[in-house]
Amino acid sequence: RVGPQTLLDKHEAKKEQKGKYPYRTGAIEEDYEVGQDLGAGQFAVVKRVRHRKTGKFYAAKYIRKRKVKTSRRGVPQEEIEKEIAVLQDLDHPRIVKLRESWNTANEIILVLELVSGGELFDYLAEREQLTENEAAGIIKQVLETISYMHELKIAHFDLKPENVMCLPGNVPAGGAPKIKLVDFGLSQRCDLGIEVTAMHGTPEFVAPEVLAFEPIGLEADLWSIGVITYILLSGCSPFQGDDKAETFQRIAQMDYSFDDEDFAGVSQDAKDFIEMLFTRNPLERATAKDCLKSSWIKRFTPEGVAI
Ligand SMILES: COc1cc(-c2ccc3ncc(-c4cccc([C@@H](O)NCCN(C)C)c4)n3n2)ccc1O
Repeated sequence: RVGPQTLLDKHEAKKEQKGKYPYRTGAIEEDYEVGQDLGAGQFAVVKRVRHRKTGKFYAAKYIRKRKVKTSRRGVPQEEIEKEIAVLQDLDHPRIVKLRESWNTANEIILVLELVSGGELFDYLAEREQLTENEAAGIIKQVLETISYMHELKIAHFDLKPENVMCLPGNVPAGGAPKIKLVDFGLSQRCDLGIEVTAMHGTPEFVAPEVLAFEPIGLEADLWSIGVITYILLSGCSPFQGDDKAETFQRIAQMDYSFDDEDFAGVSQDAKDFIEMLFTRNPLERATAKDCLKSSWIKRFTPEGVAI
């Protein structure tokens, strides 16, 4: 094809050059001092580690390998390598960089760029809810990152406040912290024609097409961004029920509202933005690029709003 190389063309060209991913072997302790646990999931724990030669700190994600196909413990190696492949392919300031991976007897260890400002989940917990400018500043960064990923036809598929990490440092009053996305364990390429149906994700944040076992694509990320925006502005989760079944039912029925008390003082622009994302038909749902042009996002001022 003649003409300027698109981001996708460059991405495809880079992929051609890449061989099989080279693991480090031996004991990670040879190269790194292993420090405190930063967080843990079902089959993984993230620890802070310090590179002995340079003194630099990193986040090491220890993922337990599934040894036997029929076992329910651990993660199959090919699934872990999907996350490695996605992390290798992505190059963006708001996405954590993969430095290297180690293959040991029981685990695969991803050594990743450390993000030490904590999860957005905790940032929000300390503030109950955010001003519209703070929320728009965060969502704008998520949209810019997802817009980049979607140009490469890669979906995150597990967007939630726990997977948005904040960088340390002062935040201008009324502004927003700088963020980076983490946890690409469910990420998938979504080229046209590839049916991605079975998916897990986190109940509160999954799109209705996931629950209906319809083919899912990049649009599912935009639904999740709608849920995150609703939570940042109100402190409440739009579809959360007493249990998973009730949550799923509320999503399938699009059963949500803008409660007057929870949304007191929240602009119509903000509600219109959320409604653009809570669109049942994925093909009619706003894309990341549509959202970046919305008046609610364009209103954001980095230096915060004069109080
Ligand atoms: C947990 O999975 C990943 C974490 C990371 C990552 C990268 C840099 C980094 N700096 C700090 C942290 C960090 C700090 C506290 C908790 C966690 C993590 O356990 N919780 C976030 C995701 N969670 C919902 C599993 C991660 N991380 N986590 C990257 C890819 C992953 O698949």
